[in-house]
Amino acid sequence: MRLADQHGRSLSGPVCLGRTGDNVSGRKLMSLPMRSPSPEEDSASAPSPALFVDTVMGYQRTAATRAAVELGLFTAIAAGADTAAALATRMGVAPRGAEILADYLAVLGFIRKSGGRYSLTPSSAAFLDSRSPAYIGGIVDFLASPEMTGLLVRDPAAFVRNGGSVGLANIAPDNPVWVKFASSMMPLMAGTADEVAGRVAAWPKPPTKVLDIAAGHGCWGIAIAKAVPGAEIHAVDWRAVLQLAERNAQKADVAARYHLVPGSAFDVDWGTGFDLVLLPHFLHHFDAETCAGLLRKVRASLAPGGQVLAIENVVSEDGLSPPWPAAFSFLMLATTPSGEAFTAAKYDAMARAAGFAGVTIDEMPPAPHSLLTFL
Ligand SMILES: Nc1ncnc2c1ncn2[C@@H]1O[C@H](CSCC[C@H]([NH3+])C(=O)O)[C@@H](O)[C@H]1O
Repeated sequence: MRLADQHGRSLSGPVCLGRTGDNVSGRKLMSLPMRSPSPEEDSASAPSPALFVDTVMGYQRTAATRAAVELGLFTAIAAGADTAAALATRMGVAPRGAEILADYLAVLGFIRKSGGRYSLTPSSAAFLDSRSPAYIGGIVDFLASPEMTGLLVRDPAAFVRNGGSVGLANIAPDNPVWVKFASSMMPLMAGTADEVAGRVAAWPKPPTKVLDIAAGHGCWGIAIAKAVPGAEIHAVDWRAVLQLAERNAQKADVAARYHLVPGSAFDVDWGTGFDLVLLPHFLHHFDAETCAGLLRKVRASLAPGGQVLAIENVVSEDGLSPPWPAAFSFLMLATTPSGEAFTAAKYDAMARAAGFAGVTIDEMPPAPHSLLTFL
């Protein structure tokens, strides 16, 4: 058996994992990996510990990216602070902290370092410089929050053993974590929301009464309010979350047509006569039977000819692709009692159980989520 590093090269060199001088089955040295092997590199003839070690330490990446965003490191580099000393001054941190963080981010590929000077990669310039219109750095406030990391990392065997979160976790009523979601995650959705709103505005008869279930930041309904003059949006979510959606509606100048329906989607009376009901990123928090029950309620509140659209991570039958939706089920396992990224067949079955004729699914590249149209 040949041992290889993360590039598939035979191992040699002075960096050791385990006791120096270990000689188990001829194993002497195992290089410390900084990159996972690709599936092609990870062949049976060259086993490597790289993927495991790298993944066990995934929390280190979470920490570095969160620190970098919180301290404005990417924005500082974009603004010309391109040495460790300049970064330290600009961010107001210890020079040692700035240098070690920046170097690690260079190792991870977020920035480049040459001749002691740092620069942004094209992706970091587009998405992590807070002055960029495509800035998404703020998503760390939700995705890397203590609430989310705690649910995942505190006792992972417990939620696996349990087949779902221990307790209601993220679906607990009025869970404040959703305020963090609403205040930070909109940039990841805005592009697809505009795309969907454009399609809806082009319908022969665009909707005038729209229900946005689990509106969060509100960007899906707000995009429709902007694209369809005269459309009235009714947004359902927890009261504290809706305050943020309302503020976003004010910023978008559509607040007069934006109505709040605070409470649980399962209990609240949201009225009837909707030309369009939106369910963006909501169904995956619950089991199929609960989703079917909610869809029955949705169907009963439609105006004649009313449409239902959902945005969802749809996973292949074998549960393995595309990568983001497939990984998403594990997030739901940790953070909800029974949610998952469903397959197209499961969405179709829950639609039929609710009285629809089925569902069509359109991918929305480059976004990882799909548009579901209930028939
Ligand atoms: N029972 C519930 N009733 C209404 N909203 C809920 C309920 N449970 C969770 N939520 C909300 O569901 C949302 C899930 S995140 C999705 C938000 C938004 N639609 C988007 O696509 O980005 C959060 O805003 C939660 O506050």
